[in-house]
Amino acid sequence: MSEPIRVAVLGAAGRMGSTVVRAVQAAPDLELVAQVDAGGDPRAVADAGAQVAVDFTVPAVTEGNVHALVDAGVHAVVGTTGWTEQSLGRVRDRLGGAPGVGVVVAPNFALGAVLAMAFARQAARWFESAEVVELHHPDKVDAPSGTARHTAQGIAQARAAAGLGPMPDATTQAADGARGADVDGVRVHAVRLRGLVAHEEVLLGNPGEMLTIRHDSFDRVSFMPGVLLAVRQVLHRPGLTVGLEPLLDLGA
Ligand SMILES: NC(=O)C1=CN([C@@H]2O[C@H](COP(=O)(O)OP(=O)(O)OC[C@H]3O[C@@H](n4cnc5c(N)ncnc54)[C@H](OP(=O)(O)O)[C@@H]3O)[C@@H](O)[C@H]2O)C=CC1
Ligand SMILES: O=C(O)C1=N[C@H](C(=O)O)C[C@H](O)C1
Repeated sequence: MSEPIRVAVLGAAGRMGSTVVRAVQAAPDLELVAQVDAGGDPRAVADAGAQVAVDFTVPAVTEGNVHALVDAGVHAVVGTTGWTEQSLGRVRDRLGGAPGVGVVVAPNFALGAVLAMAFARQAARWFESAEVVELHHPDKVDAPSGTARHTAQGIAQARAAAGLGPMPDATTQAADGARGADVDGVRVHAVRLRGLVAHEEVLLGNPGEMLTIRHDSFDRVSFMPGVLLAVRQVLHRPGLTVGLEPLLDLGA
């Protein structure tokens, strides 16, 4: 058997980070060599000889972490949310100076969630209306979720490619937030409720019918197959990959 892949985890004490630590420790082809949390020294990642670092921290620090990893020649698998076209562009630029280094940034590593997004994108051009409802635990700091943003962007791109215009909506009077957030013309609604983990519904409507695409993560173990897949593949994917779709052969 070949040498195990040396893996570090950033945000190791968090809800996701601690789950990733256990998943890496349980995988025979991976070796956990460093764990860093808030207040820890990120240089520990390179010092420990990590080949891949997994980042599940907080939106405010993740971009800086990725730049430091790229500069150190460490591949990165990033699940933290809060990425924008601008911050992704800065990572692309940084990678220009680090040939061979790979970064995978994915808003959701649950295979079912990635498939749900792909199905929503596929269905979008056939419906007049589409809205996204995401439902999460109340300890989540960002809204709408990265997954919901990615879903809405996919729907918007599919609608634009099909030549569809704005969705029907006669609302002229609404209380603040009543119609949710506008993500590229798609309305996104965020629910925060104790007991939930991570859930999403895509509602697609036509006269006389509605298609609902729903995904539920009941436990954070649901994200682990996607995280481990990315850890194994990022070594062979130089440059920036956004979303898990290309790793699952589902297109961009
Ligand atoms: N892509 C995906 O599939 C998924 C993505 N997520 C995303 O992952 C992120 C983390 O979620 P979750 O685990 O629930 O959040 P948590 O708050 O439980 O975990 C974040 C951890 O990062 C730590 N941290 C803060 N700053 C740093 C730093 N500079 N260096 C290292 N660690 C740091 C925090 O420490 P402290 O608490 O002491 O500040 C905390 O332990 C969120 O953005 C969430 O949306 C979540 C689930 C799945
Ligand atoms: O914070 C979470 O919990 C999650 N965050 C990600 C997101 O914002 O989309 C992924 C998943 O929904 C869980």
